[in-house]
Amino acid sequence: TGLSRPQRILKAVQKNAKKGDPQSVIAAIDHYCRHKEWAMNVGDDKGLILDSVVMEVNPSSALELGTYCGYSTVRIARLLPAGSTLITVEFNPHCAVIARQIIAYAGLQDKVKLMEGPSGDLIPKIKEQFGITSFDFVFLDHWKDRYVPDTKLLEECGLLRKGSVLLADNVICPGAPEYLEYVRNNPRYETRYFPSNLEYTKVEDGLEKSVFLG
Ligand SMILES: O=C(NCCO)c1cc(-c2ccc(F)cc2)cc(O)c1O
Ligand SMILES: [Mg+2]
Repeated sequence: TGLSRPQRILKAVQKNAKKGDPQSVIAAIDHYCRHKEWAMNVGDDKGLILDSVVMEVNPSSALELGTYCGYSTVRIARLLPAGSTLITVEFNPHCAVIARQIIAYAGLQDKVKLMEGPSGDLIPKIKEQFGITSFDFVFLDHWKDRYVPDTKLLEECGLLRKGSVLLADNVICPGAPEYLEYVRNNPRYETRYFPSNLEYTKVEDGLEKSVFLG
């Protein structure tokens, strides 16, 4: 069966991007996934919204749930101030292997810590393992039925503080209806929807930005 889709994405990066140049890594993945084969990266349209929220928050500590091939990991890490850390959690070991190589190709390995395993198991270990008190920014992009339980877990573990910003991908497609219900009807969140489209398509999708009020 040859190479997997993540392996083909890595090959496209190695062929078309410049080592140490995150923007060229992003462009290479977007070009490949728009013209050769679709893949579930946040993509260029929603990526611009992600960039603007990351720049607004300017996080010292950031968490990503759902690394996949590392496309959004690179998008976020390239914008982080020196000395900041992005922790990214990936369940699928094969994706983790590819993501580590794409993150390193972009030259961002010093800003990124990739944790392999189920988010529900790893979130409670973050404080002790990395000495992080709370996250300024969280990007939710993993299994859509894990958005609510993991948000509750972040609250319970004291990993959110007054003003922490959560940004959730795919709230329309594939959809995260329980998550929208949770943050929109919860007095502890100030939430707003950013309309866009499913990566590399005309299908409607969007990002939900939610500020934890403490
Ligand atoms: O499952 C997803 N992520 C967690 C796995 O790591 C995911 C899926 C899709 C998607 C897939 C199939 C389709 F037909 C439409 C959308 C899109 C995304 O952006 C995603 O993040
Ligand atoms: Mg997504």
